[in-house]
Parts: sequence; structure tokens; C-alpha cells
Amino acid sequence: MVTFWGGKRKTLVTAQLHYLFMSSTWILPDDLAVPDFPADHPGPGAPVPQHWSKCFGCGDDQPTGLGMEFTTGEGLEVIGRFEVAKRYQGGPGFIHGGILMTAFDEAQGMACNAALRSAVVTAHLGIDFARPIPLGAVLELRSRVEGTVRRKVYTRSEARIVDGPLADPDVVVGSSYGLFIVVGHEHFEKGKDFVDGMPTGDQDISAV
Ligand SMILES: CCCCCCCCCCCCCCCC(=O)SCCNC(=O)CCNC(=O)[C@H](O)C(C)(C)COP(=O)(O)OP(=O)(O)OC[C@H]1O[C@@H](n2cnc3c(N)ncnc32)[C@H](O)[C@@H]1OP(=O)(O)O
Repeated sequence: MVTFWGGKRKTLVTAQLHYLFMSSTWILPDDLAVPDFPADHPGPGAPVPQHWSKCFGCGDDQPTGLGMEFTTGEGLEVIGRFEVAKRYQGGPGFIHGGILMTAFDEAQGMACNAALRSAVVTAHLGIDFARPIPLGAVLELRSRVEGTVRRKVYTRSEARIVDGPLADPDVVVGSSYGLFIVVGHEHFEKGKDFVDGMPTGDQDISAV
């Protein structure tokens, strides 16, 4: 199957050559600009704070969420981790695919935020499920910004099991590419009436 996106969304071209590669190919635009390395970047290994305490991906005030924790990696990379809890089950014993996609969404959004210091939302996500991921596995997602075109931010991420069942840091168990769009504060104004509870800590809606 070969799928090309056209029309208004001409910059996003995805070729899904499943019969050749068993994975999808993400073609980046020619006019991609690589963002400058932030002057105040703390270097590898520094904690990256949650962007919002109620976030399903990273919030510490969201008991059913993934509780992902992030650190800076080399260059513009961020590294996210979480353990595959039993409640994330899809097929017996394994992670639900939508949970992995959520983790990739969060991880690539955090990479955008760390590289650009701007709020972003997801416009498009692609994912390849390469290996089954068992409950109890500790997943590490390495994510980075590939470049930007105007407000569009192109990202990439790979997941590996680094601890627990089937751990092998050399095996990529899933990968993802994303298109995020830089948005202003007004984007979140529309949601203020629907926020679930008050934020904890110093993360509030104005922080985005
Ligand atoms: C909740 C999060 C809090 C975040 C706080 C910040 C902290 C940062 C850390 C984030 C970590 C979180 C990670 C989870 C992040 C989510 O899960 S966000 C939730 C899911 N996403 C959404 O709800 C987004 C819903 N969609 C929208 O609101 C609007 O469609 C968008 C994406 C803002 C774009 O609308 P717009 O601002 O009017 O922009 P528009 O002119 O249509 O498009 C701009 C460009 O993007 C292109 N484009 C737009 N959509 C697409 C598409 N789907 N395909 C291809 N191209 C597209 C356009 O063609 C245009 O291209 P150019 O003309 O520049 O070449």
C-alpha cells in the first residue's frame, strides 16, 4: 500500500510501503530548519519538568496516567521513561497499542517544548509497532526535533525496553514520527472551563 497525503496538507507526505519494509517512511520537507541549541540548555541528564500536572502523559496529579518522567539527552534529545502497568493491557500480557501511541505523543511533544520553549499540539502522529511489549516492562523513549518549517515541528522517537521483562536496550520495540504545531496561549483558553480540578505545584494553565 502506498499512501500520499495531498491537497491542503501538501507538506506531509507519508509513504507506507508495507510490502517492502514492514514499516512506514517519513519524508521530511526540503526546507526544514534545524533549531538552534538553547543557550541555557542544562546538558545531558537534567530532569525535564512535567508541562502540566493534570496531563495524562506526564502529570503527577493524574493517578490513572502514564506518569512519564523525562530527562535531557544528547543534543536536542529528551528521554522519557515509564513502566507498563497492568491497567495498560491490550492483548493478554501486553501493552495496548494506543497506550504506546500516547507515550510517543507525550515524548515528542516534550522534545518540541524542550527544543523550542514553545507550546505545541499534535497535528499528526505515525507509529510502527515492532515488538510486543509485556506488562511490567520499563520503556525508554528517545525523542528529538528533526526540524521546523514555520509553525510546523517535525519529530522522531524510538522506544526500547530497558528494564523488566524482555529488556534489551539494543532492540527498538516501536518507533514514531510526528508533526506538531506551535500554538499560542489562546489555544488553551478555549479549554479553561473544562479543566479537571486545580493544578498542583507551580504548573498551571498559564505555564503553557
Ligand atoms: C494538551 C497539551 C498541552 C501542551 C502544553 C505545552 C507543553 C508542550 C509539551 C507538550 C507535550 C504534550 C503532548 C501531547 C500533545 C497533545 O496531545 S495535543 C492534543 C491533540 N491535538 C490537538 O488537539 C490539536 C487539534 N488541532 C488543532 O487545534 C489545529 O488543527 C492545529 C493543529 C492547531 C492547527 O491549526 P491552525 O493553528 O489553524 O494552523 P493551520 O494554519 O491549519 O496549520 C499550520 C500548518 O500546519 C499544517 N498542518 C496542520 N495540521 C496538519 C495535519 N494534520 N497534517 C499535516 N499538516 C498539517 C498546515 O497545512 C499548515 O502548514 P503551512 O501552511 O505552514 O505549510
